[in-house]
Amino acid sequence: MKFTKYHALGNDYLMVDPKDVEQQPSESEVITLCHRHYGIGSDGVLFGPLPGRNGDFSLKIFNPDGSEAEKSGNGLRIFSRYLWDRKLVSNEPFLIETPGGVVRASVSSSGKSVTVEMGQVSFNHDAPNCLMATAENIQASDKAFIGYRADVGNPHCVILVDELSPDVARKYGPLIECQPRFNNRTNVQFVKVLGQEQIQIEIWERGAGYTLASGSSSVAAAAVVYCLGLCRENISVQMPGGIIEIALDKQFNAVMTGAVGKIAEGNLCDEALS
Ligand SMILES: N[C@@H](CCC[C@H](N)C(=O)O)C(=O)O
Repeated sequence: MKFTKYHALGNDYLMVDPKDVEQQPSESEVITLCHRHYGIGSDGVLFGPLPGRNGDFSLKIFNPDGSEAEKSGNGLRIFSRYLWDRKLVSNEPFLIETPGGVVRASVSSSGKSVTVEMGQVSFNHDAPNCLMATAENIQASDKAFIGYRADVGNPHCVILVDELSPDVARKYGPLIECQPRFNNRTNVQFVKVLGQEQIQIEIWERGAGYTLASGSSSVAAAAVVYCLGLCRENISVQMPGGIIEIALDKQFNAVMTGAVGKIAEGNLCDEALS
């Protein structure tokens, strides 16, 4: 199976193009592709470009556990870069349709930077247009947290902390991801506010685990701290993999800008999939 591998601040994805395969990768093929020992290794698979009904292009996003995600910020930037590399887009903005909504993207800096209008953040996974973040008590093993739901097209639970470390995300992220209060599991962000325009986050992604960066997580975390009045509307989100810039308006429409890099092109042998 032909693939192209990219990363967005260390959040790596395999692009599989419908023109190169007979059908969409199955759940077990996605699991193998993403496996870091038995496959190529990645934080997810992007399947596109597919014909768009409401956008110029349509994209499907899969997590390493084989589940389908509604949206991915880094995935959208990587997909935009892939379209740019294939000369399917220029520096003009274009539309991408995902199950989590239609976004407008534009590529700059010779493909190395992509801006995506991610749409409006809602603070309730089940009610679009909920523009008030609500605190929820979340118990995870020995620890009591206060979390805020944010829907960026995909679901997030944003937790404010004073002390941040990868271990916090690795230990408590999986326990929160699968709590029954979240209908379709959730992505989890642990957030430290560094200043009025700067936050630091550690991420536990639904279906992927600990990742070095996440675009939709950056949007969710920025929207919550802005809504709570802890930060202004332009926020730099620091993650282990690097920085994403988020700009919000008063209705919580979010614009995300960040880097993308190309890693490799190749073929996964049929033997690996058998
Ligand atoms: N890495 C992504 C998020 C990918 C999807 C996520 N794991 C989910 O299941 O919602 C990003 O950059 O947003």
